[in-house]
Amino acid sequence: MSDALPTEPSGFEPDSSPAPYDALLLLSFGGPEGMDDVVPFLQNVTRGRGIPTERLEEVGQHYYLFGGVSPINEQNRALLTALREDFAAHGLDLPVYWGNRNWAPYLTDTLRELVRDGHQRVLVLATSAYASYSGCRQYRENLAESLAALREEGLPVPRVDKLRHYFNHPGFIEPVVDGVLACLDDLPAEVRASAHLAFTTHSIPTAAADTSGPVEAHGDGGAYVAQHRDVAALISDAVRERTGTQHPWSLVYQSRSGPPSVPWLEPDICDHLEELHGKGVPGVVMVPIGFVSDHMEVRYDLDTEAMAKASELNLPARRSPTVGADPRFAAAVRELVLERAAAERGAAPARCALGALGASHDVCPVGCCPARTPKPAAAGADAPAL
Ligand SMILES: CC1=C(CCC(=O)O)c2cc3nc(cc4[nH]c(cc5[nH]c(cc1n2)c(C)c5CCC(=O)O)c(CCC(=O)O)c4C)C(CCC(=O)O)=C3C
Ligand SMILES: [Fe+2]
Repeated sequence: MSDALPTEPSGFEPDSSPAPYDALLLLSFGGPEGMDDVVPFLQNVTRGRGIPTERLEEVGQHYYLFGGVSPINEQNRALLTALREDFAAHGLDLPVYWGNRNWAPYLTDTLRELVRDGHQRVLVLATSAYASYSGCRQYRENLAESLAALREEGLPVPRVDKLRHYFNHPGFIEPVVDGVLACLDDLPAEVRASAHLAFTTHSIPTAAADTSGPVEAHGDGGAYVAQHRDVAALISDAVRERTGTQHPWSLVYQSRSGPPSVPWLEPDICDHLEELHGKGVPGVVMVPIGFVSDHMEVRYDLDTEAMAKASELNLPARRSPTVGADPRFAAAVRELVLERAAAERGAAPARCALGALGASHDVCPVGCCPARTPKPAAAGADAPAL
């Protein structure tokens, strides 16, 4: 290797250039960090959303069982570290910030810090991989609110873009495949080959699922269900390639809230376990593909509640890990950042995606995954000019 660095013609952007972006913002849900945080956190989450009090009290109990501490913040700290390490190791010079929608560090505070540090073009990584109001537009609405707050305060308002949905990126899929294989290995040998894979995600109202597409027609359940089906098929195919066994699979739902009169996606994981047991299925691996880390929905709704149901049924069950801070996921984020930066510079980057749906749009089109009550949303084709 020669000592001299190759000289680059002026205006040349190396493959590791994040330009025009000058910061990455990890945008997450947030969660309480102690007993006294639980009620105020739940108030933040449900402000104006009409969730029945009984459901809030029930969910509060889930948090109290864990000392009032959601695992999600620790998991985001680990992801921040993984991202910073990956970027540094690959010469990607892009500072990474972290802000939450519902708990400290709050999004507005982080955006203030970003502009005080002089950043103007911010790319956002949301800890939600799929389309839908709850998984995408709601994050964009919170961004719009926070940007409006900065403008009110007379602070400069950065331009904010959001990374595309990454559910079908290999860096999101492959770590999950490894986790499923480990769970299968861990099941009693006599049930392993016939074990069922139950892919789970957050239930949402069927009306929200049906309108979760952008413009393409996805049939009932919209893009939300189509994207999850794609991921479930990819994972079960990869498992078959590695084990030689085609495990039967299903896509099921968890963590439902809202009044019973409103239809939500079904079946619920616990009902599904009963059904599988009734059909003589000898073992189950629950695969929480709807989530990016093993936060409360995973630790309580699956590890506590669904596992209790499985043991009541005497049904051997395992729960596979989410991607969390896996280095392959951090590398995928780097690739997505570089891909989007290149696209913003007018290049036509390769867009890595597995499965039938292909890479999703960079910019949510007008009217994408609408809310029942329209609100301004940033980082989309219908973002208000700030
Ligand atoms: C699609 C989806 C994701 C996945 C995408 C993403 O990750 O964003 C997700 C994630 C999360 N949801 C979380 C917590 C909560 N979600 C609630 C309520 C709701 N979620 C919904 C949907 C989703 N939610 C919906 C349609 C509602 C009801 C109406 C509403 O409020 O819009 C409620 C209120 C009480 C209840 O109804 O359960 C809580 C406390 C936490 C934090 C966990 C922790 O602390 O570790 C996380 C990561
Ligand atoms: Fe939620």
